[in-house]
Amino acid sequence: MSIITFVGAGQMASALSFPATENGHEVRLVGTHLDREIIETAEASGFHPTLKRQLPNEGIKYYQIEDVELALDGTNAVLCGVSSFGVDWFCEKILPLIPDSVPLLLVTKGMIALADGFMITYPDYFISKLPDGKKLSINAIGGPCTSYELADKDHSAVAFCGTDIEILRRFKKLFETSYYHISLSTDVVGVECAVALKNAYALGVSLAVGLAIGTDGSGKEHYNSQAALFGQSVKEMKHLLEIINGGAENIIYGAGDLYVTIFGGRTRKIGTLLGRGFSFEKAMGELEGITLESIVIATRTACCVRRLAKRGMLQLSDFPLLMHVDNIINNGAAVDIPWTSFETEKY
Ligand SMILES: NC(=O)C1=CN([C@@H]2O[C@H](COP(=O)(O)OP(=O)(O)OC[C@H]3O[C@@H](n4cnc5c(N)ncnc54)[C@H](OP(=O)(O)O)[C@@H]3O)[C@@H](O)[C@H]2O)C=CC1
Ligand SMILES: O=C(CO)COP(=O)(O)O
Repeated sequence: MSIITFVGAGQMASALSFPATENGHEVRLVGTHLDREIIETAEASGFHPTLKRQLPNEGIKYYQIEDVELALDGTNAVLCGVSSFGVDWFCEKILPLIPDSVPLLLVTKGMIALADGFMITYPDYFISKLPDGKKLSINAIGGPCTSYELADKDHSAVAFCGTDIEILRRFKKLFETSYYHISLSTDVVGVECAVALKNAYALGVSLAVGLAIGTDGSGKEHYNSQAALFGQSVKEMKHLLEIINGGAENIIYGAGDLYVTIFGGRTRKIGTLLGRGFSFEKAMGELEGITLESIVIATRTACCVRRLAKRGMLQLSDFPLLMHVDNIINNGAAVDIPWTSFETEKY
């Protein structure tokens, strides 16, 4: 039996308590300062209010953030459960508390845009934030897996990535079950960027859902247009993966994650409202309180692409869908899918 301390009691970290406890491990679920109610409710009734599922009856101990050091005492591994919005908080408050011998696994998906146009993965960002002299093994989870379906034990296939394959194998042993399938990869840049990119493109594909439903909401969902945008997304993602030197096989995680996010992710909600003609501000207002990481990641990705184009490392015309998504989010553009710019000639 191992002890795994989860810091951040959001939907995804909490869903991972199912495979971990099923494997006989002790999960110490620590809420951030923003998760106070989640911890109170789950401790009292076992019900997770945002995951909307009953958490496992046995094997979980609940902690408020004041008791994080107690929760880290004697732990064998740490899971970081915050979203992109909590990354700096985690780096500042939690990283210094984790003993060097205890490996860390991030559920957080996304990346940081650097001033030179390059992207830095969250594991590398976390490493750059370690206090002087501190060494930690920082790993991450990528791939298609919605939290509530993991909690319902639907088959999910993900990738754990990090630089040390032995540590990844240890993590796999902690979490793998008959329904949670884990591939391992030391291509951190490839896995992490593939799944970060899907955030931007899932929004792009969901525009087609909203366009078909229409402004009054009476239309019927269409699939041709979604499939066309899905194909264009994969093309742009694949091209970006090449530019950042991520392995081509990572498109499997990116495209899988794109699929599940279009059908079951929160990103679909914002893309659909924008496609129906809501202004960006109105759509965000409608979805207040929902974690919408895709907005931040789409903005960062577009920012990197624009900077790389300025340096002559790519052509903006190769990323028409990403540029359109960015223009909708950040420049007030109306939805007007640039269909003809997706057409190609091969001879
Ligand atoms: N949900 C899903 O299906 C999946 C999610 N992921 C990834 O997992 C990560 C977490 O997502 P998910 O669990 O769904 O999100 P939630 O919104 O449910 O949880 C996010 C966690 O981060 C905390 N947080 C947010 N902002 C801050 C902040 N400023 N400072 C400190 N903590 C903060 C949250 O607090 P609060 O309670 O206020 O939100 C909560 O603990 C994301 O990066 C997401 O992409 C990956 C696969 C699937
Ligand atoms: O990453 C996800 C599924 O793999 C969930 O995406 P959302 O953040 O859009 O809910």
